[in-house]
Amino acid sequence: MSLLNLSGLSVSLGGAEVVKDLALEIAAGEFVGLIGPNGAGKSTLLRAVLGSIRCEGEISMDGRRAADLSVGERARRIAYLPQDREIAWPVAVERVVALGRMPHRRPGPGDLTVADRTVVRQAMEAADVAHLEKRRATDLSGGERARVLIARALAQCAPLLMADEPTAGLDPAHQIACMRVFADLAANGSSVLACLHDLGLAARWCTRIILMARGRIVADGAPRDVLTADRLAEVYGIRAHFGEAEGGMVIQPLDLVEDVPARLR
Ligand SMILES: Nc1ncnc2c1ncn2[C@@H]1O[C@H](COP(=O)(O)OP(=O)(O)OP(=O)(O)O)[C@@H](O)[C@H]1O
Repeated sequence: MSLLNLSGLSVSLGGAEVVKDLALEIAAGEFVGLIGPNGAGKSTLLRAVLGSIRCEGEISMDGRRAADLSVGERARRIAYLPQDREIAWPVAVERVVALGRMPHRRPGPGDLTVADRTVVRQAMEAADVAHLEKRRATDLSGGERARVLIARALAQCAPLLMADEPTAGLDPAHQIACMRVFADLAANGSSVLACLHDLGLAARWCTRIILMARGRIVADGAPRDVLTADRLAEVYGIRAHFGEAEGGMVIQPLDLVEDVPARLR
């Protein structure tokens, strides 16, 4: 069963088509890294799926047309971690994370159920923010805030998590921990679609890589098949070191290629 199915998806912003006739299917159990240069259209694609910007084409979630789903039904199917890490309200971390339970709760006032509290605690532990639970979210460092928002997205317990640059601003240990949490979600039957700029993390942890450039998908497949020297030169204008370690692929960008494509200069 596919959790997300897109066909003929196009988005125009400011008079330019920034996502162009895109087709994509994500099945349960996939950890998909969405990569591509700045401005390729990755965030726009996620926001179109969320319904926060207008688009053309068909979007279905869990076999249902997105247009037929209420906001709550969408939020129970897809959790979203935005690229913007601002937290507007000076409230305790545990309250921010508990917002992830909103799509599962009945309207009106009322305390979290015991089950909700358990999920919130597990999400805080997974994102390593349980020790910050009483701190005001607005007082945290950038990386700590990022982890609080990861916890909020995890607490939503949606079958598909879309995360926009989830590892940005995290230290190396928390970057790896984040990728490990997402890989575990996928191993347990959920799916993750994460925009990533760190090719090394993407190569090592994702089960599938989708490479976007100029609003289109230019490659889609296993990391080893997508992340080739020729593609990195063509799409990013870089050369990289490729290696193997601990049974996985290693990619370290080294330098710009000598003939940097004109659009990158
Ligand atoms: N509101 C807007 N009005 C006009 N153009 C926009 C708007 N929002 C985004 N764009 C343009 O759409 C294109 C795609 O942007 P998008 O944010 O999807 O790229 P991205 O692949 O996520 O990039 P990054 O890696 O830098 O986050 C960019 O050229 C951007 O300038």
